[in-house]
Amino acid sequence: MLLKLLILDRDGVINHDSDAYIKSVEEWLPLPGSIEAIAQLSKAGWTVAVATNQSGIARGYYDLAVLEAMHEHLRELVAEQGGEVGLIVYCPHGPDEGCDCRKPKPGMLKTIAAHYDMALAGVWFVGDSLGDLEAAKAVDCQPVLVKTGKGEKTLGKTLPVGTLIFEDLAAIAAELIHN
Ligand SMILES: O=P(O)(O)OC[C@@H](O)[C@H]1O[C@@H](OP(=O)(O)O)[C@@H](O)[C@@H](O)[C@@H]1O
Ligand SMILES: [Mg+2]
Ligand SMILES: [Zn+2]
Repeated sequence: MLLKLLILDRDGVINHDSDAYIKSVEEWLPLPGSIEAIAQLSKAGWTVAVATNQSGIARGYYDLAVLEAMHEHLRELVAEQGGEVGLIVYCPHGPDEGCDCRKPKPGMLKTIAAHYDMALAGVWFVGDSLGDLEAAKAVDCQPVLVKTGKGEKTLGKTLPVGTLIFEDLAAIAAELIHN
């Protein structure tokens, strides 16, 4: 069954990011319009999944219970708007652990595709960092850059060929729902 699947990076796409990491539910603040965008997409029949690097776990800045609380909070906010969030996959490892899931490796995207029994070709993966776009490219997803979070900085780098660029998640929702 062909699912309308959209995969999102978390920090800098759904919520504000920080160079000091997002270390608590209190620090986890939605970007303007992002919760509404996810709810509108969900209500329009899209399955919205999340693939997020969380090396702050390996670095000891916060633990899995806090990370899960952030994601429960996200789910509650979207549910209040009548939508729902699909599978959230995270990489808890540090950059030097050689795992298969840390972006720019595509392991989390593959996990999401397997969960939904979907091919990844052409599925939009929305991120703010170059590693997000490279992960997308590695599995033939459509790389999509938003200018929120680290997006403006990423714009100055060499992007994968064919990368789509949007202001923010709200603009992406408008594009996908109305076209
Ligand atoms: O954007 P997503 O994937 O949802 O999450 C990014 C976060 O895990 C953190 O990733 C870190 O990169 P390092 O993991 O230290 O290289 C830094 O960029 C932090 O500013 C950022 O909050
Ligand atoms: Mg990010
Ligand atoms: Zn990992």
